[in-house]
Amino acid sequence: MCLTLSQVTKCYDDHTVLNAVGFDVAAGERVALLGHNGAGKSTLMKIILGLIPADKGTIKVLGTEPGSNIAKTGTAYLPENAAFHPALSGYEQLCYYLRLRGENTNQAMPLLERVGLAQAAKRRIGTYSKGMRQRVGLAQALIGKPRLLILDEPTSGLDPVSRREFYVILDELAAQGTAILLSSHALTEVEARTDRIVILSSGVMVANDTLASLRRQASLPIRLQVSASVGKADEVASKLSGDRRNGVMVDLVCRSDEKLARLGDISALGSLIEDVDVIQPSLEDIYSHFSKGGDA
Ligand SMILES: Nc1ncnc2c1ncn2[C@@H]1O[C@H](COP(=O)(O)OP(=O)(O)OP(=O)(O)O)[C@@H](O)[C@H]1O
Repeated sequence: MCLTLSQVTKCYDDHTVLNAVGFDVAAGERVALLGHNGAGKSTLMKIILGLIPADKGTIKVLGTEPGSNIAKTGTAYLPENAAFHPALSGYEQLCYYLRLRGENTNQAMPLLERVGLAQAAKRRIGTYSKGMRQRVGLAQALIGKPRLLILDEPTSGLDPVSRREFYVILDELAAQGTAILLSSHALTEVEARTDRIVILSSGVMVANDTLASLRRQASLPIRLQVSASVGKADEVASKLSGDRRNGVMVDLVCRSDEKLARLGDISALGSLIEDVDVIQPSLEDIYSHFSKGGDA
């Protein structure tokens, strides 16, 4: 395991902001840390990075204590709004970080190429877009080939193309064995791009599993969206006991284990039906279920 947390608890004055939180991140695994504002995500990251101590619990980063030399050398962190010197070029900024880490500056261009900034390497960072600045941050985080990458809302403020490109780089890193823990409020993007989801709610871990498994545990209703043939929506709605949504659409809601039987009912209506779509609960539905106290 690259990261192991057990019973991690942190209080500020008499306020418990993390309460017995425990989960692991294995090599090559991409774990999303979700939670409302103030849920404790950044506090947990600061503890993992060794910036603040936990009050209770065990934290192992690359098998050692947070803040140890092994942990610091093998872990990289990208804060939400990484700040860089606007007068420096991307290349100069990266050379500066490489020198700070005691690394050879000849790695600067390969790292900038890795994050797609080779063309803009000699331009001042002050002229970069937000997406480009995030890439500088990612290049900085990749110095020394980290085994654990901690990313605090890394894609906030990025456009959809930049987000997708950012995740492609993360996928490559994970494929090479880097463990990734990233916090996000963008549920739909982590839905497709992470292996496991941890949800914090007021400092308590309320879920820790794959999306498929959380979906099963939540057993939220599935929606079947039926398109009726022209002029047949009322008849279809009545025969299926569904809700007519407009001139042609009829909505049915059922449990997961009823889905096949309901699809059979729909198909039995033959030419009355044009089409049917099965709408699974989204990560937002699942997130909301667990955040409101559904069983983890
Ligand atoms: N230094 C501090 N002193 C007192 N309370 C703090 C301190 N740092 C954080 N908190 C409190 O701890 C709780 C968790 O904060 P944290 O920043 O970890 O949440 P978060 O999940 O990262 O939120 P966001 O999504 O808004 O970034 C909040 O109630 C916050 O006010």
